Amino acid sequence: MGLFDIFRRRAKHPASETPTSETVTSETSTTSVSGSVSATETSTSEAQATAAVTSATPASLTSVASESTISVSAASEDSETSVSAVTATPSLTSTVTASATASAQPTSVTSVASTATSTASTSSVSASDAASLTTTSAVTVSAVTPSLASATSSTSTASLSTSTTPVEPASTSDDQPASDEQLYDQGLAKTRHTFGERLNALLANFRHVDESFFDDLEETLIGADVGFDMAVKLSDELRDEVKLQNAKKSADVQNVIVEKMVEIYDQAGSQEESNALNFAKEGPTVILFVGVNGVGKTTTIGKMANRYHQAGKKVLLAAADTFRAGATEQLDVWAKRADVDIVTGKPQSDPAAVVFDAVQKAKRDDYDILFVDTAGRLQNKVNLMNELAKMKRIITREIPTAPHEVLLVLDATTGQNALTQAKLFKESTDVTGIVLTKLDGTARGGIVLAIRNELHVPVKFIGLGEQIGDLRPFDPNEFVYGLFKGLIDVSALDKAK
Ligand SMILES: Nc1nc2c(ncn2[C@@H]2O[C@H](COP(=O)(O)OP(=O)(O)OP(=O)(O)O)[C@@H](O)[C@H]2O)c(=O)[nH]1
Repeated sequence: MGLFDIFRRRAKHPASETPTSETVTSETSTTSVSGSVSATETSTSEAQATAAVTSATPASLTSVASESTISVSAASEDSETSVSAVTATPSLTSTVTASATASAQPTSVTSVASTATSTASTSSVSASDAASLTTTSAVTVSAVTPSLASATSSTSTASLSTSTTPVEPASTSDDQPASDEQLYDQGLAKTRHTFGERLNALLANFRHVDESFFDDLEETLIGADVGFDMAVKLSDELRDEVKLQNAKKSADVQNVIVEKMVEIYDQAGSQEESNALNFAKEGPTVILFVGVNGVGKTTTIGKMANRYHQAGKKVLLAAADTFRAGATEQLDVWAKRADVDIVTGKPQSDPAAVVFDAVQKAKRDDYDILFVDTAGRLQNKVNLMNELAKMKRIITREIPTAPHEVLLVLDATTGQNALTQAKLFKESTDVTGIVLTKLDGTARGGIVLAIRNELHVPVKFIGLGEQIGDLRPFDPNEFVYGLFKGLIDVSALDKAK
């Protein structure tokens, strides 16, 4: 199924339609909460549970955390690390379960595996499209021309209008738990809005398609962080298309611009690529998080820990950033929030020793997943990379198939810098996937297109907020839809076929 099908499908299912599979889906959701979610698939009932935690105020989370009992055991003398088991109060657990069960909705079941999403996505239209209709009007480059060949001057006039409707708020955590679609929708609003505005401005400046139109288009695309290569490729392909269809007016090409972007995006991902996490066939799965300071590694680990803990996995964290003051404490807070165990070391101690102890504990105590937080000092690249290599060596020595993933965390708000960082890390370590954080706080979501087009490393998760539930497996269809909906005219798409 092509990416455009998601546009067509959503267009065919108006907001008022109620899915028929309500009862069945709800039951599935509830069952999943009780712990039957498989390693590579995540039902959104889990996400609902996650979001239920999120909806607790920070104050209540903190108070629960402070009520938690921390039992320290097995201090390892030679490595100066200590292991603490964190047990959250039963009240948090029971609240989560109750909320998750109560709020399980037909709209919420989504599988990480993209092939399995179609039914759930279809059924989720009704709940979230009511909200998304507003979004659409906020960013729509109004009245897209039906096709290249049949544009009229009235449609081109309409397409020059620029909307000034404010972008909807990015945070969802205080409201009802958000479905994947809602979270994507809200998280990408800034990018969509900015991109829509830029496209409008471009179309307003040029009534005719000529060379300077293409120059400006390239600049617009680069400004939207889709990456230089992609911008050039896109305008080249568009030039050909425009010649082919003998299009003269700039407004005629709007749909084609978006169509081409989606096509190029699709092609770039056509290699063997999986967004799902690689799990160990047996024994603990070890996932190493790398990335420079402040990109959101610790927060992401906290969110992931919560996600998999909610899915019934036994999760352990390793605080291997022993250098930055406060890093261990920060991860410890997330461990308490997510109700998982953590292995920590003394400040300035050898991070590899923490990793060693954590792997030992993961094996000995039958943990399903070990998430390893690492330091991110970019200014000291050689040392950092040596340190990462040492950690990896230790992990592989203890578990030959590990680490099962090396996830590079990138901050989407840094735009092209994120791409540069990704290239650096990719050169020095085997990055297996990317977590792109802070997409909610940026208009630079186009960076996903650049990463895909230039690095060919799959984006596996995206961060769409600061709360514990604001992490989602990356779904290219949801992403592209969230980015371009309102900018593409579905009826024109069908006519063009
Ligand atoms: N809006 C938003 N903020 C985020 C997201 N992920 C992380 N943050 C924020 O980014 C800031 C830095 O996050 P950290 O998790 O401390 O980053 P880090 O990479 O662990 O940083 P170091 O420990 O210094 O290496 C925090 O204020 C987080 O709340 C996200 O998806 N959206």
